[in-house]
Amino acid sequence: MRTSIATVSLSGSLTEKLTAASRAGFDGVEIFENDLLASPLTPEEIRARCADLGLTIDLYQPMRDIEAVPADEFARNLRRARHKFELMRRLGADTVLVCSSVHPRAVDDDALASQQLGQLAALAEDFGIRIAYEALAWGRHVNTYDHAWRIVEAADHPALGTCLDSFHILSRTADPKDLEGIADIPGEKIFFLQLADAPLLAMDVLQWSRHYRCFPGQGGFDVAGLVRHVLHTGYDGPLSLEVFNDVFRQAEACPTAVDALRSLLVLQEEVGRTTPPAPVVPTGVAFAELVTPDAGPVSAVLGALGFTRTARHRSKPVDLWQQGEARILVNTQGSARRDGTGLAAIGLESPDPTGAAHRAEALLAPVLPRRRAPEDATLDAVAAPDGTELFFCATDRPELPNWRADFTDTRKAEQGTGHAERSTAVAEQGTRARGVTRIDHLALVQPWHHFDEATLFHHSVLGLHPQESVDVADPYGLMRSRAVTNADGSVRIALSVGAAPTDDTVHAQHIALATDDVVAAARRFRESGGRLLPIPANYYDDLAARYEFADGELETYRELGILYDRDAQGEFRHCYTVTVGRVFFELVQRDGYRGYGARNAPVRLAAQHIAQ
Ligand SMILES: O=C(O)c1ccc(O)c(O)c1
Ligand SMILES: [Mg+2]
Repeated sequence: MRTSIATVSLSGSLTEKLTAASRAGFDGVEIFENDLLASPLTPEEIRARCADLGLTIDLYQPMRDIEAVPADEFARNLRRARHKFELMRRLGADTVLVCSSVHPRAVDDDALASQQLGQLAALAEDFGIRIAYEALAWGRHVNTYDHAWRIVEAADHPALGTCLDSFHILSRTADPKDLEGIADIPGEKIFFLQLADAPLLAMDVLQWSRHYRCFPGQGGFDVAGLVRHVLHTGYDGPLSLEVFNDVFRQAEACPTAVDALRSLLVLQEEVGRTTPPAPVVPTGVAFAELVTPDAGPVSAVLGALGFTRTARHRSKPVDLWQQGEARILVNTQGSARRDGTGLAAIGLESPDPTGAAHRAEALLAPVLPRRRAPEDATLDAVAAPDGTELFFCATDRPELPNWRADFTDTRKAEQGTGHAERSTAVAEQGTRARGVTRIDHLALVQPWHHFDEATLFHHSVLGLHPQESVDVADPYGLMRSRAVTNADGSVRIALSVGAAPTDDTVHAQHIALATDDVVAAARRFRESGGRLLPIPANYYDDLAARYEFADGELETYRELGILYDRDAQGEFRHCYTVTVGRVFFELVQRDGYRGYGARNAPVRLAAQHIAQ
């Protein structure tokens, strides 16, 4: 289907918006009146620019407060409309959106509304223009799609149809049955379809619409369900995004436009109009890769955590540290993109790495060039919205390229053959002694303007399932956090974001390591010279009030800085290392517990500010 986007959804000047829409691959645009009024380009120049960019102008909008008004008012409205129709002729736009009136003089009279909209349509027809009448959710007398349609139907004019806007409809629809009335509208009378999602918020609908709309798949509405109803009518116009969003208004237009188009690609897949390569859900974490200018500090932490440096990349300055199933790469090649130690890449175990990359590419994920020596394994990788590189891995599967084969066992290289098994044995012995079994989750702090995009990306590109979004108080701002996981929890990525650009030495990425005995792991870490994040005594006084612990248990937690939480499924004990550069480690003991200790996060963040 044709794809379109309203200029109001993107930041910048009209020219920048058009360029971004075109680069992302949209077929057309809705020109929002304010963008045109503020543009130095003439309507003819805008028309030419769109043509050059390969964009059609699918809609001009909005015209407001037209219908159901006294005759003198309506005469003025027609005069105003004539001006706009002349403008649209110069622009080469043939459909205009008229939204239901919020005017104080508008009366609750459907017959009058029909008659006046019919007159407007007759005038529009002379200009070759069609009127698409939309019910604003806060319209004074007309605020539901079926009401708007009854008025259009009664007017019975060929140049008058309706515009369906998913926000206005779904923000007022408690019951999916309320959508069944869409089937009563002939497809050819639906002149336009605007799509937006939104988080489920209990607030004034106008404010909700003007500030919180987001792209389909980023909020809580069943946009695909609505689109199915609309397609069933035979509607064959564009799928057009109309998103008023405070963040997108500020973010760079080009990435937003790509995010927007991705949402429509996924939507079309959901409604069965396209079949991109199927998602290949990752089945585990092959590795996490840290990039650092100096391997010293991070190696010391890994060593104290019980990791063993088992192998080195044969052509790059990258070490593999291992403990149990947890593998961490330490790369000192340096990253020009950011300074300090940071989490730069994640290896995801994939049942079909090439299929996963094809899916990612079809959904507009930036496929990364393979920077590799000729003899290295070919690895498919894409960049997540925050720049984290995601590698699709097939560890130790003989029929597929194996990233592990690019690494030479360190001891083998140093001491000759025969020691490889011994070094693995050392790593395993470390596992038993220190207790890290695997990577439990990876926590990625998102740039403030990429959070909704990141959720949609991880869901649609990787097939990970988004969990509830939670708010976490930080002493200097509020963080929002949302985990995405696979079905069995073997891949968990916690995405979080601050309300504004944040200090990323505190809001750092982290690697959470699973252990069966966090007390033993924490103790040994400390005995090996590691530094745990100190947690204030008040926290433990509160724990004592909330839960009953066995004798001495709480004292142990207090001594080590272990935090505690509980959910319906089980208990959670966790603690944190101090931060190295922009990354820290967490030791987690998850006894059935499904969450991430969100309740403890404010205490942890405050402690990190103090430690910093
Ligand atoms: O918020 C508004 O006024 C507004 C204007 C035009 C639209 O198409 C819409 O959905 C909302
Ligand atoms: Mg609309």
